[in-house]
Amino acid sequence: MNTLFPIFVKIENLQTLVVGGGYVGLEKLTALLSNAPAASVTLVAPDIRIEITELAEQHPGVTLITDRYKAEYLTGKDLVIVGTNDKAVNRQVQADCKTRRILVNVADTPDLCDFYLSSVVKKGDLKVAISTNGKSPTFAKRFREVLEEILPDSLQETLDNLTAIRNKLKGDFQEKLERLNEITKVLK
Ligand SMILES: C[C@@]1(CC(=O)O)c2cc3[nH]c(cc4nc(cc5[nH]c(cc(n2)[C@H]1CCC(=O)O)[C@@](C)(CC(=O)O)[C@@H]5CCC(=O)O)C(CC(=O)O)=C4CCC(=O)O)c(CCC(=O)O)c3CC(=O)O
Ligand SMILES: NC(=O)C1=CN([C@@H]2O[C@H](COP(=O)(O)OP(=O)(O)OC[C@H]3O[C@@H](n4cnc5c(N)ncnc54)[C@H](O)[C@@H]3O)[C@@H](O)[C@H]2O)C=CC1
Repeated sequence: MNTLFPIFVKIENLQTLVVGGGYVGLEKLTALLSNAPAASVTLVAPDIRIEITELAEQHPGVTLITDRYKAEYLTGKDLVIVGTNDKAVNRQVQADCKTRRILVNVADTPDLCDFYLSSVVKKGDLKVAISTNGKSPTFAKRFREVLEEILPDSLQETLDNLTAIRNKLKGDFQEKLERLNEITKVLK
């Protein structure tokens, strides 16, 4: 059974820590910033890839710390993503997060994750998050590509029109609901 509960997090409202500055650190930082360029993200690692340094230069919310992980870096953090090449370090970060009730993702160990990152389809304001329950991230990526291909660019116009109608509709909640369901019947 897939018991993952999907939520859309306002990541700009949180303090995020990424531990590890290799390919995985870069992938996860890119995922965060492509959704929320202004997100506050601290990344700590003794070796930090040049692409990460370049990303940090373009994103004032990103702070880089060239150091080995220490528990003190968890202070004030809400969300942690760890992807070092040292399993013992990953395990330690996870344990430290659990003690502090901080949500943690250990990129290469699904069993240690409180949450997974998803493949993300974006068309204007529409965002579709895809997960395979950890079974095949590559399938998630491919399915994202399929959805990106089939969703029309005109979708944003549809959303804008529906917002305008939604804001204009008078009446109580039930009446608005019925009217919006009626108008959007064609989408079924
Ligand atoms: C559980 C999860 C935890 C998490 O990372 O959050 C996880 C775990 C692991 N990934 C691994 C490998 C790869 N991951 C990708 C890609 C992505 N991985 C992502 C998410 C997730 N990956 C979470 C589950 C998501 C779900 O529920 O479906 C995506 C969707 C989002 C993102 O990372 O931002 C992003 C696609 C973004 C996009 O393009 O849309 C590719 C392909 C590629 O990069 O092209 C490969 C190589 C091919 C392969 O192995 O499949 C390994 C083996 C590591 C090893 O062998 O050492 C593990 C560990 C394990 O499974 O044990
Ligand atoms: N979930 C995923 O999407 C994937 C996970 N992986 C796994 O993730 C791990 C990391 O992979 P890469 O990023 O490619 O490795 P990498 O070798 O490119 O980078 C490792 C990073 O960990 C940092 N690091 C090492 N010790 C540290 C410490 N004590 N504190 C803080 N940072 C520390 C290094 O400085 C470096 O920045 C590997 O074990 C790999 O098997 C690999 C591919 C995909």
